[in-house]
Amino acid sequence: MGQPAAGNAIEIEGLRKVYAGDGRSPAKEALKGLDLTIPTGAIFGLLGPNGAGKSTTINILAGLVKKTAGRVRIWGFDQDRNPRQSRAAIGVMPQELNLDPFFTPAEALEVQAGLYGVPKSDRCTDEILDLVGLADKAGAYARTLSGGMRRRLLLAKALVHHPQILVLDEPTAGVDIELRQMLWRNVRRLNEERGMTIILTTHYLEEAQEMCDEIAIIGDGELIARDRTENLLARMDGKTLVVTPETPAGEIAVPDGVEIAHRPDGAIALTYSRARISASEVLAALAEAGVGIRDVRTEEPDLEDVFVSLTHKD
Ligand SMILES: Nc1ncnc2c1ncn2[C@@H]1O[C@H](COP(=O)(O)OP(=O)(O)OP(=O)(O)O)[C@@H](O)[C@H]1O
Repeated sequence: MGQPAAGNAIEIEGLRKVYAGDGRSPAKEALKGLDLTIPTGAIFGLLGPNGAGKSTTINILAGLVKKTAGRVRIWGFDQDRNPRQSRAAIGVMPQELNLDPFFTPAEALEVQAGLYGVPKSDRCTDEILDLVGLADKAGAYARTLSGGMRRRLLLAKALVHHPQILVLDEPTAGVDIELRQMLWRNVRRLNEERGMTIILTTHYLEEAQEMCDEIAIIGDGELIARDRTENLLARMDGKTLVVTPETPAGEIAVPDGVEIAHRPDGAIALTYSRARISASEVLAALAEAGVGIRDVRTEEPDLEDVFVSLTHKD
């Protein structure tokens, strides 16, 4: 399959999902008309606080949850009109470790390939197991695999039908650093070498900042922000100068718009808006107060600051 016409791997328009209520809980509108496009070839982060609707969105893309209204196009195929093609274009690594304990990794991949109708000649079980570092476990029962190995097997399963789009739902939650780095190396390779579009959700904002070219932040079923990662970071105009004084500093009068905080290690943190005040004005205020400066460094805002400012407006 070539590129989708619009250059977008995913196009979501007016997506709504209402989970029906039951005797105990009322109906819940988890998505309130979400519009979102994800460009082909991106590593795209879908972020949001708990309950924002990330899993619902991903599960609709994966065909696991039925949408209430709206339109979803996957690789140019309308999910309702071309269900088979749209399903074939996407592979999903789920959050839960739902593996059959009696299959070996090699068998699990063969079964998955069968479910997707991949002809025997197009199957590359060994190559995929090698890619995720499970070649030496090809014949071991899934129940004997460690948690990390099971996650890698889930990634392998998502790849058997050669999808153009790979979706990773919280792939590194509760995973040690070594495995996390391995997963990311593999994902980067799939993106760079095969041009695979990657969509991921994560609670680790540092990870999203490092991995994702573009990010959408959703909150309460609606899109709050969507931009290239560097543009999102640039929205935070705040900057912090951290000054280590020669001798412990007392009261310091700072210009309007500068927030001052004394850190436990004796450093003074001065946060200000770059648009309103310059670093030299901030430092001049310290000189005026007779504070000698032993060391000074800056702290840039990170995705965490952007996330907090966008999702905690109220
Ligand atoms: N099967 C369901 N039945 C009823 N309500 C549901 C169901 N699944 C999710 N919800 C509700 O829909 C809302 C969105 O949930 P969703 O799991 O999509 O959020 P999320 O952004 O993935 O959250 P998290 O970060 O906690 O995984 C929540 O209020 C949740 O309680």
